Amino acid sequence: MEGPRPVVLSGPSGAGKSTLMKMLLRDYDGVFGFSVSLAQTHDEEAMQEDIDDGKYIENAEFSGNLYGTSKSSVDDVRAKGLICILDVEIQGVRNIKETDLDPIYVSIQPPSIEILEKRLRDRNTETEESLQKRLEAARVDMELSNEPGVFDVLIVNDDLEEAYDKLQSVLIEVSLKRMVVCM
Ligand SMILES: Nc1ncnc2c1ncn2[C@@H]1O[C@H](COP(=O)(O)OP(=O)(O)OP(=O)(O)O)[C@@H](O)[C@H]1O
Repeated sequence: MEGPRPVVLSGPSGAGKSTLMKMLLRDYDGVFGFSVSLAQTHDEEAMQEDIDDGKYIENAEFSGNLYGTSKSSVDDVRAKGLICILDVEIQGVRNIKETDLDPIYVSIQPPSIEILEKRLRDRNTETEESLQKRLEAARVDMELSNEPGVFDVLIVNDDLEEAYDKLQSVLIEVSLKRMVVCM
């Protein structure tokens, strides 16, 4: 597949992925395309068939719903010459490693579980139950993400501007490598 190398952005819920992606969209026009891992609750049977046929680069079940990123959604972004950013769960990261997508793997991590909890509470989007589920998933994510070889880059989102600077540096490096290959 021609086009820029995709970027996988992962990390626990509340680590700051959406915030950082919004900053990228604000500052870079026509550089990035986003491929989100979608829940297909309306037609799970059809989705499962497509997964079995290998039409998804990653899929996962979370809270009883099937989530997945189709190959075609990434190819569409790539064909436009955009760097495709995939926002996926840690399980999805493992699935992508089994494919030939060859993205750069970036993990966004909170400074600590306590700070993550505070951010999720302040965000006001969770019930106590969903908050506890997210914190439990975050503990697993934080442990797995620190294993060697899982991610190319791990960014601790303590100070937002500093985390954003690091993310930009990584993405610029990816784009520059692409330019060298093109020359
Ligand atoms: N560095 C930071 N310092 C303080 N607050 C932050 C920082 N980064 C993000 N936040 C806040 O933390 C909350 C969670 O961030 P965000 O929604 O971007 O996380 P997320 O990883 O996209 O979560 P989800 O996977 O659930 O969508 C938001 O309210 C955001 O404003």
